[in-house]
Amino acid sequence: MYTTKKWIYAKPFVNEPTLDNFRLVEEAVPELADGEFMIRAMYLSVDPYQRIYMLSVPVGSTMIGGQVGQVIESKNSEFPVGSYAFAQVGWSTISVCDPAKFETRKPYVLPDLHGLPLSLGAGALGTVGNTAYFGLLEICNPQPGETVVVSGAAGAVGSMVGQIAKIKGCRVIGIAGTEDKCRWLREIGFDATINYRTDDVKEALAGAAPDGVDCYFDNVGGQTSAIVKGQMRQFGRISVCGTISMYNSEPAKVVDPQLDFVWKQLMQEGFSVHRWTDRWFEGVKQNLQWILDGKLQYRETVTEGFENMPAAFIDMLKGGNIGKAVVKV
Ligand SMILES: NC(=O)C1=CN([C@@H]2O[C@H](COP(=O)(O)OP(=O)(O)OC[C@H]3O[C@@H](n4cnc5c(N)ncnc54)[C@H](OP(=O)(O)O)[C@@H]3O)[C@@H](O)[C@H]2O)C=CC1
Ligand SMILES: C/C=C/C(C)=O
Repeated sequence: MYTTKKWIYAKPFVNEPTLDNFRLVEEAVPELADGEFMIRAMYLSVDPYQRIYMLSVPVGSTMIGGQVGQVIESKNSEFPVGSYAFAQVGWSTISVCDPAKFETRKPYVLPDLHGLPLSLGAGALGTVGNTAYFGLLEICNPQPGETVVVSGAAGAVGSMVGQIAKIKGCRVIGIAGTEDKCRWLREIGFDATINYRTDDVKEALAGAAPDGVDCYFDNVGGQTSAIVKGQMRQFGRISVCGTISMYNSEPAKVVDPQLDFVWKQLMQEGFSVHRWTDRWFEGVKQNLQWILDGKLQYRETVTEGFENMPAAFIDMLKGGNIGKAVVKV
């Protein structure tokens, strides 16, 4: 009989999460039924969506989230004991997973990562990488020579979006919240960066993209995004991935340049990466190949210790991470 540790959503989030929103519990892991497998967490993902999705989950539930772990017992031949899997089983050290219960976010055995760290299965070679791959290529359809702007650029998704746009021959401008982050983005090939906390975004963007923006990959929403949308070119495309500037507070009152949507014939589309569940491994394989070819760099901010999950989550929401925020058990 195994015992698991779990982080419980103990108190509803109001504004920025704090440690007292969470409670750590220990409990026995139930026996497996047919079709189920048991997974021991190795790397857990802390993600912005957890902040907003938990609002629709009852207090007292286990915190939601994905993890890479090892299968330690199995009554499902697709998940053999000893294999490494990704599963959306929440903030828990040992979990029972029934794949039949998932419509999207289905668990899967990780493909061969060619010696790269397993943690990438919770980031660049998983949901994050696919969000960048499909969200940029399918919605913005960036063309060589075009100008692409990405907000939240030094984060998990944003840093991959900018590099994929470079692979596609675009000029890339990243918007991020610290000088350190901006410096790193330039090191990995971004053509220009804007620090939204210290720069005048409107002026800086006009300087960096004097002819306007063809594609905008929006991770943040709010005022920054209203400014970028005001500087789009004819037939510009906007991929709305997330609105993190609003997750911890009331949305800022901003005015979208609606007239531009008509006159410049702009296209804006929101998406969930799970739209491409059927093409999941196409994205993983391509991102893996780009990493192996040295065309795509990944970075992780790793917090050690399951007991530090809430702190890692809170820190990520405040911008403490560069690249993907993960917790190593
Ligand atoms: N549509 C989809 O299917 C998916 C959407 N997403 C979305 O993608 C976005 C990025 O997620 P992910 O890459 O995992 O997270 P990140 O790794 O980018 O981490 C979050 C980052 O958000 C930035 N941030 C925090 N508060 C603000 C703010 N008020 N204004 C601007 N930036 C802020 C911080 O960077 P900084 O220092 O620059 O402020 C922080 O590092 C999120 O909006 C998320 O919800 C993610 C996965 C799937
Ligand atoms: C599937 C993830 C969605 C967001 C908004 O992060």
